[in-house]
Amino acid sequence: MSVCSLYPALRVTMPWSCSESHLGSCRKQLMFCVSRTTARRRASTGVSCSADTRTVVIGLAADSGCGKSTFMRRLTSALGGVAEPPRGCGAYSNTLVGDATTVICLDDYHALDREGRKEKGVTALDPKANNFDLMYEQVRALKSGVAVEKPVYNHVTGRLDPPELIRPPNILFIEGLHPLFDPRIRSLLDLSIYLDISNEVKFAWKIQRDMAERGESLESIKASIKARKSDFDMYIDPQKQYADVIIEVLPTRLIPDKSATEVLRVRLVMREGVKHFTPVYLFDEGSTISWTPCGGKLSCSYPGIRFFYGPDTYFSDEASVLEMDGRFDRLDELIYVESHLSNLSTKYYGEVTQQMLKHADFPGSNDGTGLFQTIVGLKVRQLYEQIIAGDGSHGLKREQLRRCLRLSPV
Ligand SMILES: Nc1ncnc2c1ncn2[C@@H]1O[C@H](COP(=O)(O)OP(=O)(O)OP(=O)(O)O)[C@@H](O)[C@H]1O
Ligand SMILES: O=C(CO)[C@H](O)[C@H](O)COP(=O)(O)O
Repeated sequence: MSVCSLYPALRVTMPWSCSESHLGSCRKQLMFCVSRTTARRRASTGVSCSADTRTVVIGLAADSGCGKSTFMRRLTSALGGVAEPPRGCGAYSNTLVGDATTVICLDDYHALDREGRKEKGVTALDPKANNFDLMYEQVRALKSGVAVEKPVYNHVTGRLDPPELIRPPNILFIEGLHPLFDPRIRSLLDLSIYLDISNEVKFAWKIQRDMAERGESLESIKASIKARKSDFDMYIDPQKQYADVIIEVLPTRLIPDKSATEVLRVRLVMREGVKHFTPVYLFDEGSTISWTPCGGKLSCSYPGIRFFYGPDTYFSDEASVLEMDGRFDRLDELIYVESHLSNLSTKYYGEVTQQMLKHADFPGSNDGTGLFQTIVGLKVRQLYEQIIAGDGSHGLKREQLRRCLRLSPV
């Protein structure tokens, strides 16, 4: 039984009873419940505190090895702060906790461990291998301001470790294979993002990581891609139809060799009419523009850089597309491109360039993947600020609750 079920008003669902090994985190959870309940009690005694705060929830979907972790590092940085695993959790936590953000990896909701999947002959991409009921319950609890005991999937052992305590952050990212799969979970998302990496690029990135960095053979990489392909097509790829923002990564069109993947063509697809998300545009909103910025202000070696902007449709919905093909020679010159883009949600002139320079060592920093991930990070910050500002009671309750929790620290 969950310790928080002692406090039904808080409605926390926990998957495990408190065994000896979970005692520490269960105790922390109990203290959290008590302090929240104290906060509620204070509400009736003059200090107005309430447990019904809300967390903004963002979903990021992509296949494995498609740059989700890299994207998350850029996002948490744009939102201010370095992300670390939660304190007190096991050595193999997949969670990143920043000042305002928490990123949870949905691999933690694998219902079948590595052995179990092998026995049943299913991949981790198959919905049968994942616990969507628990995923939904816990994301819903976090969104309504309640801490949860989340399972932890250990990628080293292939088994589930003891759960870890996750407190509701200002912004919760749920990243992984299936954040947009279950309609109940989709309904909790304030923004949904899909990273759509073409087969050629995915293959090149997998080789780069698994062969060069992890010593796997080319044959085993090919076999693993092949084994996952039909489940990817059936369960992962269709989720993009539900995304508000899609980053497509394709081979360049600037080089005649169609298999070239060292230069990328990246498209930022932004659905129209998404609440708190205004699409970025180049020069003139709604126009169709092709721009080759290479000249006195932007150094471009072969094959150069080409931008495109214009209206489009995505799964029959109206969308705007900003595209960059090619790569930057000098990142500091990105300011020239930034000055021609509008609706960037920056707080000061040059913020995109500054963010890109700050993480120049991240993969994709010299092309559209890094540029568009950075822009999406700034848009997420603005979305969060608009939600808080637009819902006065939301901001007020959160601040009140913070004060309450300070009065009775967890
Ligand atoms: N924008 C990029 N440009 C070039 N290479 C990239 C880019 N993003 C990621 N990669 C490559 O892809 C590999 C996988 O990236 P990352 O670990 O971020 O993906 P992931 O989706 O989190 O993977 P997994 O789900 O398997 O943990 C990296 O090691 C890197 O080599
Ligand atoms: O797709 C994946 C992650 O996105 C992994 O394959 C899945 O989580 C299973 O992990 P492991 O291979 O470590 O057992």
